[in-house]
Amino acid sequence: MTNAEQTPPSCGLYTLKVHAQFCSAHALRDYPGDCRRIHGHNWKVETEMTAQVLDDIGIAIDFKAIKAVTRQLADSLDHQLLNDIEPFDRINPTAENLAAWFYRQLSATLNSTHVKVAAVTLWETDNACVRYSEVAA
Ligand SMILES: Nc1nc2c(c(=O)[nH]1)N=C([C@H](O)[C@H](O)COP(=O)(O)OP(=O)(O)OP(=O)(O)O)CN2
Ligand SMILES: [Zn+2]
Repeated sequence: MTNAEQTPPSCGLYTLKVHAQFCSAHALRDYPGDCRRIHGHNWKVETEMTAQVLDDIGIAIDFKAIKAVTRQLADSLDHQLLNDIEPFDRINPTAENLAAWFYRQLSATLNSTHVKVAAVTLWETDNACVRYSEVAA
């Protein structure tokens, strides 16, 4: 029996989350304080994807697929001075701008008819994060 046959239709929403980490430095241009000087963070990124439909084995999208793309993007920033690399050589490498960059890159690769990137949360420190989405919360 397939998952679709076992599970009655519902309007339930599945939210899948994966995490990745990277270490990089940044300097906030025009910041009125010490964060305008180069300093580093151990960043953490969380990708959230939502789906209402599961496949025959009860999966919305394989966690491995979400992790692979999230890790690939995180790796591209790892051990970099963010101000040196595109697009953060033009836009300030704030947590907000990084979260939106991850969201758009992930969406371009992972979105499909039934599964979409819903939000990206980027932790700059253990105590401060930004959650970015382009859909109503
Ligand atoms: N909205 C934002 N505010 C700040 C950002 C940001 O990206 N978006 N970034 C910074 C700096 O990058 C800074 O490194 C972070 O500072 P803070 O969170 O204050 O971290 P501290 O470890 O210095 O924490 P304290 O509690 O102030 O000791 C600043 N703001
Ligand atoms: Zn910082």
